[in-house]
Amino acid sequence: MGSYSQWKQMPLGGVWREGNSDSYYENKNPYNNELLVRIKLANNEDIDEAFFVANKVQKEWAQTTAEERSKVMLKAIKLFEERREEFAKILVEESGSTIKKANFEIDTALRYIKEASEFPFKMESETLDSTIKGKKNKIFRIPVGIVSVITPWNFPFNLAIRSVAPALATGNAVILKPDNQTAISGGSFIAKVFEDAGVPKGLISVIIADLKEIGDAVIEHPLANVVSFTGSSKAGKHIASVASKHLKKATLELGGNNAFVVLDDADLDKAVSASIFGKFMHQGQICMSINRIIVDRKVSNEFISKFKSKVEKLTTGDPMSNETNIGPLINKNQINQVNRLVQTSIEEGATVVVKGDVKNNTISPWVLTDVTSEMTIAQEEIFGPIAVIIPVDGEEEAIRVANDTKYGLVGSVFTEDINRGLAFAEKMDCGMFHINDATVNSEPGVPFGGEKDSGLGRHGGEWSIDEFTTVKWVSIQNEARNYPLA
Ligand SMILES: NC(=O)c1ccc[n+]([C@@H]2O[C@H](COP(=O)([O-])OP(=O)(O)OC[C@H]3O[C@@H](n4cnc5c(N)ncnc54)[C@H](O)[C@@H]3O)[C@@H](O)[C@H]2O)c1
Ligand SMILES: O=C[C@H](O)CS(=O)(=O)O
Repeated sequence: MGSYSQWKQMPLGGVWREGNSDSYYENKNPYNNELLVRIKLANNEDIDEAFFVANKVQKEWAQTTAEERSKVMLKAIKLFEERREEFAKILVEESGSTIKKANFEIDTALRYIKEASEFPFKMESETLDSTIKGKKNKIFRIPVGIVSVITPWNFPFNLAIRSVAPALATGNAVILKPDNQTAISGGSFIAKVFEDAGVPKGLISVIIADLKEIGDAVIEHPLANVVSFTGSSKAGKHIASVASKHLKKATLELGGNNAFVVLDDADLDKAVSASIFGKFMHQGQICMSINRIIVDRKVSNEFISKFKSKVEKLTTGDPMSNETNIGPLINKNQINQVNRLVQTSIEEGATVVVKGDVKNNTISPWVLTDVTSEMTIAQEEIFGPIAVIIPVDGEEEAIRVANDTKYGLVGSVFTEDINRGLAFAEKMDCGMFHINDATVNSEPGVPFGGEKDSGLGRHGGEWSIDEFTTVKWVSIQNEARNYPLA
């Protein structure tokens, strides 16, 4: 267990300690099944304590100056950089990230913290004229209070940071509930760095717990003001219904069934490179991963042949090795789920171009073609290294097939004609769209989020400030008023 033993404890209400549950979670390396740490879980008593302390500490934190909060963000970046190697290793060992993906994720997340360091200065108040003589209306932008942040295991660091950093920077407290499989890289490590950077104790608590034991406590707690959820559409719908029942705002970043479209005038070499990255980065376990490659039949044979030869060069194995492109899936269930999808596709008529192979928790890439939009694999989120190619006849069919899904997260198109790409983008039912790039794109300053079953709300830039703050109208009456009843 070695250096992992410190992570038996989590920050709960300002104190690093074990949880009060009688249950434990065995956090294991998904590549070799080695036990990293056995964590005594938190229960509802711990959650109450975390909210109670957060409520007190947040009030003081909200009074700090913009400069103080900004400095904490910048210091956190410095500390994460100083501990990058240690942290990247945890991401590899805990989540099965390849070392390349771990560093990619750290770079992405640090950009979000940098962006958040500017938010304290952007919480603008304004003065508005009134219809009443002698009155001035002031509108103050203020923190919501306590934000419950619930995150998945696939990009545990970035997906926590994307909510934690803006929430803290705008003056809130955070109750962070990571997935247990990434309790350290998505939870405790983050809290430790922010505390070391100057966040007061108790402003962030981390809840590592069994959902069967805590139920919906993190969502429905009376002191929770906003729930920021990233995860599956199924859980998101439940969380939205619980939050709305308790009149809490929920922001939801959910699943995707993302189309990568190759038109007949595309630069095929560029399209192949982008699709290899967008399909296989992190074994295809990204909400923005390419789920369907839709190719115009005029160029599909050439595309498939170039794609196949690149796929065959991808290496699968130990995620710690710099040479590895494809590491393990997060757990055996995912392996079984992905295998089931592949077998069903073959039964439904897909043709195998590259045959994958399972070894423990790793699965080497599969490439399937002759897939149609009606097949199960074209309708479900795959979350594995399975490339699905759907040949189509022309642009109209490409648009129809690309939109033939309940999801609406992201899409992309390859074409040498930018106007054609823009027209395609307009017709796509999704929150994000990229021309001549992969579907996997995440950066600060722009609105990240989906439509349809892919979510509600946006992260990034002014949209993050909106999610984690609210406005208060304060009026000042400077002259005696003529009240109707006086
Ligand atoms: N749109 C995005 O930005 C985005 C990003 C990453 C992942 N995702 C999606 O997430 C899914 C993969 O992640 P997953 O399988 O871990 O998702 P999941 O929905 O099963 O779990 C996500 C997190 O929610 C927690 N959770 C679920 N119900 C809860 C409740 N009632 N109270 C408190 N916590 C609760 C889980 O414990 C976990 O921490 C995929 O569908 C993927 O597309 C979306
Ligand atoms: O899984 C989806 C994530 O949004 C990926 S990223 O962290 O935004 O790169």
